[in-house]
Amino acid sequence: MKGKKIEDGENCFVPTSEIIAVEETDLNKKQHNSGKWQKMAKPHAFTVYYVKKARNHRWWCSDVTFWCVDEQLCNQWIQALKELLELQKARPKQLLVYINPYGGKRQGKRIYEQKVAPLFSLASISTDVFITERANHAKDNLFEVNINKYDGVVCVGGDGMFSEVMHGLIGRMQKDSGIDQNNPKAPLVQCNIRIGIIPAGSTDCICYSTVGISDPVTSALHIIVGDSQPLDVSSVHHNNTFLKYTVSLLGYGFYGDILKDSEKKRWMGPMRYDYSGFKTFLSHHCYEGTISFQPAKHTLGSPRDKDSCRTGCHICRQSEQQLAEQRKKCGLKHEEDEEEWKVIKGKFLAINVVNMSCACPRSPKGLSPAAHLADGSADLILVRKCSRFDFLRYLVRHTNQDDQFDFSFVDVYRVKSFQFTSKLLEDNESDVTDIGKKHFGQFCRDHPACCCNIANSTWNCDGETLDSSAIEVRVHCQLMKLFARGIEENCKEASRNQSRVEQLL
Ligand SMILES: Nc1ncnc2c1ncn2[C@@H]1O[C@H](COP(=O)(O)OP(=O)(O)OP(=O)(O)O)[C@@H](O)[C@H]1O
Ligand SMILES: CCCCCCCCCCCCC/C=C/[C@@H](O)[C@H](CO)NC(=O)CCCCC
Ligand SMILES: [Ca+2]
Repeated sequence: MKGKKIEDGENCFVPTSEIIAVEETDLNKKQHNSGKWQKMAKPHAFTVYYVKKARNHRWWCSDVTFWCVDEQLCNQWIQALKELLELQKARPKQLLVYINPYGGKRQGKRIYEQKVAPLFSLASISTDVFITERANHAKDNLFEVNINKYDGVVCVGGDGMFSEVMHGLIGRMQKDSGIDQNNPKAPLVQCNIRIGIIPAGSTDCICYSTVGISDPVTSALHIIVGDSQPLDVSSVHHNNTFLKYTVSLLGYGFYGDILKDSEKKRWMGPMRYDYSGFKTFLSHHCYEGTISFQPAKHTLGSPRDKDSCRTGCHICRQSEQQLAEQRKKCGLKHEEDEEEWKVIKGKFLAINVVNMSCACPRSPKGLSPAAHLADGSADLILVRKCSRFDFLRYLVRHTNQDDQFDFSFVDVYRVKSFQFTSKLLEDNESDVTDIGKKHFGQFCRDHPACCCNIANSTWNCDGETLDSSAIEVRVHCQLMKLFARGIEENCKEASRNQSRVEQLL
C-alpha cells in the first residue's frame, strides 16, 4: 500500500464507489513531523483508503490522511464516510475462498495471505478460507456448503480452478432447482452468486479477459468494490450426457494436443505450455471431421469487428434485454429453436470455440479479439490444414496487432450452438466392418506423408482435457456473474484525469 500526504491547499477527488475503507488513524504509528498539522497541539486524524487506477488496467490501494484539532469533527467525518460506504449495497460482506496451492507457480496460498487477505480485512469482509487438497475438492464442497451464507465465492488459482468453482456453483444451482444438466436443451438457472478470481495459475485467461490484467491486488479490489460482470457459459454434451461447461476456450486439435502433452509436465509450471506448444507446433497434426453450427443472429456484432467488448458494452447490454424479454415470455420453458444449421466438413489444424476473447499475457488481444463476454454467442474459429509456415504466421498474429482472421485457411463465425463429430467416429458408425482402417495405423491412408491424424485429438475445455469424438455445444447467455467490470476503455485517460484532479484541487 502506498501512502499519500495531502499538503495545505491540495485536494483529493475519489468517488465513494472507489473508497475501500475509512479508519481512525493511529497517531502513534503515523509519522507527523512535517506539514502544518505538526504544530497542532493534539491532532486527530482519519485515513481514507481508496482505489488508485494505474496504467494497463492495474489498480492498487492508496490512502490519504486528514488531520484536524477537533476530535468531534474528526469522528463526524469518519461516521459520515462509513455511512456512505454502507450505502454501497453491491459490496460483499462474507466470502467463501477456495485456494489451489498447486496452480501455476504454486504461489496461491502466499498470494492470498500476503496480497489479498489484508485488503479484505481492511474492507471488513469476513472470509471462510478453504485450501484444496485434491482436484475437485472445491467443486464437491460447493454441493455441501450453506451457500446462502455468502455474497460471493473467490477462487485463488488459474482457469482450471475457476472452472472447478464454476462447475460447483452452476451444478449446485441446477440441482437445487431440479434442472437435469444431462438435457442439452434444458434452460439453465442463472447463478447469481458472483465469483471473484485471484489469478495464481499458468494462463489466467479468464481473469485477464474480464479485468484487463492478471494481478491479484487489482482483482481483490474489484471484489471489494462489488463489481459485477455477467458471463456467457457454454454447455458441452454428448448423447444426452452432460460433459462440461466452458467460458473461455473449447479447443480441438492444436490447443487440445498442447494441453494433453503439457499435463504430463505439470512440474514445469507455466513453462510447460511453451515446451508442449513448440512440440505440438512441430508435429503439425490435422484432424478430419464434420462441424455444424447455428449462426448467432440475435447479436449485433461480428468476430471481424474492430471494436472490442468493453465495460458497459452496448452489444452485451442488448443481449441482456433480449434475455429478460425471453424470460418474461417463456419463463423457464424451453423455446423451440428452428434456426438453420450450417455444415462444414474438412481437415483442421485447430477448431476453437471461444466465449470470450481469451486474451492473456501470452496473447494480449486473444484468440478472438472482438468476442463478447455476455452477448449469448461464441466465436467459432476454424484453422484448416495449411503449411507449417502459414500456421506459424497465424500464431504470430496472436501476439501482434495484425488481423489473425485475414488468412484464406482461417474462417470465423459467431455462433449460438455448435456440433462436432470426428471422421473416425463417423467412419466407425457407418462402416464398422472396415478392418483395413483399423490396421492402417495412425496417419491418413490416402497421403501417408500428410499430417492428418486418424486418431482423435482431445478437447481443451478451459484448460481441462475432455475426450469425446462427438460433442454438442450450446451458449447460455449470461449464466453467471463475476466480480469484474470488463475491460475499461481509456484506462490511462481515467488515471491521468484522477491525478490531474488531485493536483488541481
Ligand atoms: N489441491 C489440489 N491438488 C491437485 N490439483 C488441484 C488441487 N486443487 C485444485 N486442483 C486442480 O488443479 C488444476 C489446475 O489448477 P489451476 O487452474 O489453478 O492452475 P494452472 O492449470 O496452472 O493454471 P491455468 O488453468 O491458468 O493454466 C485444476 O483443474 C484443479 O481442479
Ligand atoms: C511464435 C509465437 C507463437 C505464439 C503463439 C501464442 C498463442 C497464444 C494463445 C493463447 C491462447 C490461450 C487460450 C486460453 C486457454 C485457457 O483456457 C487454457 C487454460 O488456462 N490455457 C491453455 O490451454 C494454454 C494454452 C497455451 C498455448 C501456448
Ligand atoms: Ca460471448
